[in-house]
Amino acid sequence: MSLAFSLSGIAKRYPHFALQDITLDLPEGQVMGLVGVNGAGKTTLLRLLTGLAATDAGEVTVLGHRLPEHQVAAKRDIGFASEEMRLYRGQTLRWHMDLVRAIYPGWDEAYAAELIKRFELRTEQTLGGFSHGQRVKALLLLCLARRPRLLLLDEPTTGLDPVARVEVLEALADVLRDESRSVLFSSHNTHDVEQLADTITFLHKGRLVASADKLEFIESWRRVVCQGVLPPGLETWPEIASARANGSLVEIKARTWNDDLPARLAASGLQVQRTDPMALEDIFITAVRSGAVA
Ligand SMILES: Nc1ncnc2c1ncn2[C@@H]1O[C@H](COP(=O)(O)OP(=O)(O)OP(=O)(O)O)[C@@H](O)[C@H]1O
Repeated sequence: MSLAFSLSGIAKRYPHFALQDITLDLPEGQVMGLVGVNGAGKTTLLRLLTGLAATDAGEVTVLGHRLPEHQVAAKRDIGFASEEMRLYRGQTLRWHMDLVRAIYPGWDEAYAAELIKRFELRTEQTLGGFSHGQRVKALLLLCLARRPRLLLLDEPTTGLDPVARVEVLEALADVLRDESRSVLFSSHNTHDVEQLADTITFLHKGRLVASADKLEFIESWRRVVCQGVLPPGLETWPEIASARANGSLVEIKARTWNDDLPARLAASGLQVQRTDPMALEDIFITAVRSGAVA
């Protein structure tokens, strides 16, 4: 299995923040959603993969190329879309498209035309006059039409109105149908991640909290409602992320649900009344609060 990227033992330190112990792989053709709150380190991680920032420790390999030594080769096949990327306010979208096409031989003009139509962008308008949503779409267009093998998207849907958000998500879903393309996209929005990703990675305070196949991951978490008295020490069970009592009801969030858990809970005096699947958002909040580290 070839890897779109591989991070091994990564550390990146800033004066008030450190990304630490990051070991993470993305197999080619997979879509990974990187979820974290403000300041979790998502952008820093993406910048390490693009070679825009250098690691303090660990190894970064992108599409088979080691960084920083083989950065030039790696960058040819990476498409990075981030708010921080410079668009020239005084130049038109057409000017930007011509610039990118001149640099990247993979530029697909027919696909660019399709995206212009879908996003309802005007190629002769200068970017200074674009709304925020139009700028995000223009950036995505410039990135997607290059047909890069690895797409790195930093919060592609943040700040978009609901209609623009759906348009961007649909465009991404189309891109993702091409199974040779690999994508890492960061988001605060667990709904977007749940919709698009094959693999979910949670990052919190610079550390990996979890990284797993989306379906298996969601399947492994359960909200369990029990009747009885909260037994002391329940939170220390490895499969239990949180437990709290409300009168005679006890709500448990289990990170690794298994069939013998009800019997073990019964042995500690709790009667399981129901078990429910959990939404990714609830899983994320519970995982972050319980401080589980992958
Ligand atoms: N060049 C830098 N110099 C100093 N500190 C930095 C630098 N880049 C990032 N940081 C710090 O690293 C931390 C993580 O920032 P980062 O932008 O990676 O988080 P994020 O998860 O992308 O957040 P957000 O969702 O708000 O964009 C922040 O505390 C930020 O201030």
